Amino acid sequence: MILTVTLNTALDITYRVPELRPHTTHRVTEATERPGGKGVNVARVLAALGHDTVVTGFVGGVTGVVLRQLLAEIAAPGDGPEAPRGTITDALVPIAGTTRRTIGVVDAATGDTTQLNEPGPLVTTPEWSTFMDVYGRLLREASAVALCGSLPPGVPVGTYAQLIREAHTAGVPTLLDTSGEPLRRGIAARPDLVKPNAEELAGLTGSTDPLRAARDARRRGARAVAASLGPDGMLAVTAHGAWRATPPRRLAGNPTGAGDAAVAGLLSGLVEEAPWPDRLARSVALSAAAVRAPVAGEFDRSVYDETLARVEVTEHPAAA
Ligand SMILES: O=P(O)(O)OC[C@@]1(O)O[C@H](CO)[C@@H](O)[C@@H]1O
Repeated sequence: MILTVTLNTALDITYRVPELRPHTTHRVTEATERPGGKGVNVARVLAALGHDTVVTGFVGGVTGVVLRQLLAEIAAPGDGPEAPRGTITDALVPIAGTTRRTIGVVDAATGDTTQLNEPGPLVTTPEWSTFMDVYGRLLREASAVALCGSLPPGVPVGTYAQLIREAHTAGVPTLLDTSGEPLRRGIAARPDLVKPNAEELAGLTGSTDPLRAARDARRRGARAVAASLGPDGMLAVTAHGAWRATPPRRLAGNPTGAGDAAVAGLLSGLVEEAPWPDRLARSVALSAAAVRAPVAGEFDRSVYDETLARVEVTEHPAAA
């Protein structure tokens, strides 16, 4: 199975409004609730692709109950075209605090999304110890682990580095998708792959040139870097070469969750030991297909198939 870790899970609420205008009252025309946090979205996309997944991290309070119920509904085998083909197993660790909500407000006039993410619950030392026991046990069954999203209060910034080291000891490849100081510290622990976006990469390295920044991130410890460049696709720099994948066209829609779909594509390629150009093509196509889906964690399968057939992958001439 593929393990996804979401230490700061979230109940994702998406509101659609006719037009978002600060300092005014809005009538919401559509509201959705989904189990969220980046690793939860990654697991949902992986399961849709046919991979068995296990979701861990922390969950608590009323929002936590709702999150788990919604996750169980999604994970339950159905027979419709949207039913997951792989399993999603809930191995979340209960805590006394309350799972956060994240609010995405979609402006129907422009299609733009404004995101409001709560900080998340405080995690106590005994809760952290319980998590580490669960994590160690799950690693024994995992073919890869994805470490995703922000850290909740009380969890030290060096935590991802610790989780990467544990995974190395267990012989499990790691993918890190976070930002800021947790990303910087995590990279120093030599994850197999990091998936920053261009902004996160620039924040880490000080360079706005993605190729230069990705190479810098490898020098800092990441074994491979796959940088998402939004509608322009993805750039990967590995020990074996550098590639750029470009989608056939820019798609308008909700970008929330597109990065998570990209992570799912990279992970599926990793466990299948697919060549890098295939991994990137898959990742870019899933990302585009997620933009066309209304909520994070879902993707439009016909956009995926159509984009996958037409993604252009070119090898970068210079050595990695
Ligand atoms: O606050 P974080 O952990 O960085 O991101 C959380 C989040 O915004 O990311 C996902 C989309 O990528 C949403 O499901 C989720 O709520």
